[in-house]
Amino acid sequence: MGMDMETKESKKKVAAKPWTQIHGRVVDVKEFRHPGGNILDNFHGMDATTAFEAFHGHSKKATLMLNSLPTLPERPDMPPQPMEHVTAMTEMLASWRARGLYEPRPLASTSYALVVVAAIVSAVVFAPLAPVCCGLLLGTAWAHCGFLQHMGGHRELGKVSLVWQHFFEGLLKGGSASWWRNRHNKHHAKTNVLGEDGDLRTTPFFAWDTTLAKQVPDWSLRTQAFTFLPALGAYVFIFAFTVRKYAVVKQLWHEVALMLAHYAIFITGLFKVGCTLSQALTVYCTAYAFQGVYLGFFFGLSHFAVERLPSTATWLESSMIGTVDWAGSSAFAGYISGFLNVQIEHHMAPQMPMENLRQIRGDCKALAKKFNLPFREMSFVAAVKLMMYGLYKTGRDELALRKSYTAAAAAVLDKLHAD
Ligand code: HEM
Repeated sequence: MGMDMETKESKKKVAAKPWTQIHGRVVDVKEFRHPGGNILDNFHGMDATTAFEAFHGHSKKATLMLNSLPTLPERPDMPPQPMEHVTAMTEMLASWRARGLYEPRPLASTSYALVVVAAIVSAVVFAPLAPVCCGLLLGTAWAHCGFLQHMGGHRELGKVSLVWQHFFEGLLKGGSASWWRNRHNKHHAKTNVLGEDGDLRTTPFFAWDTTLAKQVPDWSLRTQAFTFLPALGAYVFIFAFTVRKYAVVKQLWHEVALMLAHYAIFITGLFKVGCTLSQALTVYCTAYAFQGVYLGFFFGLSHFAVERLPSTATWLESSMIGTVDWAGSSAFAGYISGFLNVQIEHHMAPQMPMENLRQIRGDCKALAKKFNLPFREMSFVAAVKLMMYGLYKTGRDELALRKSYTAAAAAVLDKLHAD
C-alpha cells in the first residue's frame, strides 16, 4: 500500500472512532481538543494507557482533564491487545518515578551543554584558518545541539525544558522546536508504524523495507546502501526549508525571531573573525551538511533496520521490536550519539533524563524476557552492519522481484503471440 493511501486510511480510521481507552475507561474525545496537538488521534479506537502514562505520568493537569472527559460504554470493537503489557508498563513507569529517575540532572546536562557551546565558539573563532575542519567541528556541535534540544523537547529538564529546547534548536541551530515536537512525539507514539511514524518518510530516496521499496526507483534501490549517508548531507538543505516554512505557516513568530537571530549571530561572528564570504559559506554549508549525516547515521542505527509494527502494537511491543540498543552500557557511546545507543530504554520512558537511561536497562530486559519479546542489543559494528546490510538487501530483493515480474510479463506476451 502506498504511503499516501496508508495515511488516508489511518485518518479515516481516526475519524470513525473518536474514543480512546485509558486505565480501563473508554473516554469520549469527540469534542476534546488535545492541548498537545493531534498526537492523540493516533490512539483513537484503541487503548492509550501507556502512551498517556509515558507522556503525562507527572501531569496533574492532564489527569484532571482526563477525569473530566465523558465515559462511554465498553467497546466491542476494541482491538485485541495484551492488557498485561499495559499493566506491567504502568507499574514499571510508576516505580521508576518513585525511584527518582525522572528528576532532572542539571549538572550533567549543563556540563554537556557547555562543552557543545565551547565547540561552536571554537569552530567560529578558528574558521578563517581551516574552514572545512571548522565546518566539521561546527556540524558535530550542531548535531549535539539536536541531542540537547531533544532533551528539552521531552521535558527532561523540568520547568526550563522549553526555554532550553528553543535555545539549542532555534537560536543555535536555526530550526523549529514546535515542528520537532510535533514530529518526534508521533515517532514515539507510533514507532516504526508505516503511515504514522513520520521518520519512515524516506521515499522516493531510500527504502528500509519491502513496502517502502515499492516507491523507490530502480537506480536508487541499486545504490541506496552506499548513497544513504552522502545523500543525507544534501537532503538536510531541503529539510531546513520544510522546517522553517512550518514556523512561518503556523505563525510561530517567536520561533521565526530565533531563526533570524541564529543567522544574525553566525553571519556577524564569521565576518568578525575575518572570514571571507566564500570561507563563511564553506564553514556554514559544511557544518549544515555534516550535522545531517551525523544525526541520520546515529538515528538510523537504532531504528530503521528492524521490523515495522501495526498501529495497535502495545508500547512495550513497539519499544522492544521497533528499536535497537548498541554499546548500551557505554557512557562514552551515549554522549557521542546523544544516547541513541540506549533507544529501547528511551522509548520505554521518553521523558526520563538521558543520563538515567542506563539505570533501567535491567528492568527493560526483564520485561522483554517476561513477555517473550526480543531485547536487541549489539555492538556498534554489528549495528552498522545491520543498518547498511538492511538497505542493501531491501534494494536487492525488490530489484529481483521487479525482474521476475518483467520476465513473467514477457513470458505471457510470448505465449499470446505464439497462440
Ligand atoms: C485524553 C487524554 C489526554 C489528556 C487529557 C491530555 C492532556 C494534555 C495536556 C493538558 C497537555 C499540555 C501539557 C501538560 O500540561 O502536560 C498535553 C500535552 C501533550 N500530550 Fe496529552 N493528553 C492526553 C492524551 C495523550 C496521549 C495518549 C498522548 C500520547 C501519545 C499524549 C501526548 C502529549 C504530548 C506529547 C504533549 C506535549 C506536546 C508538546 O510538547 O508540544 N497525550 N496533553
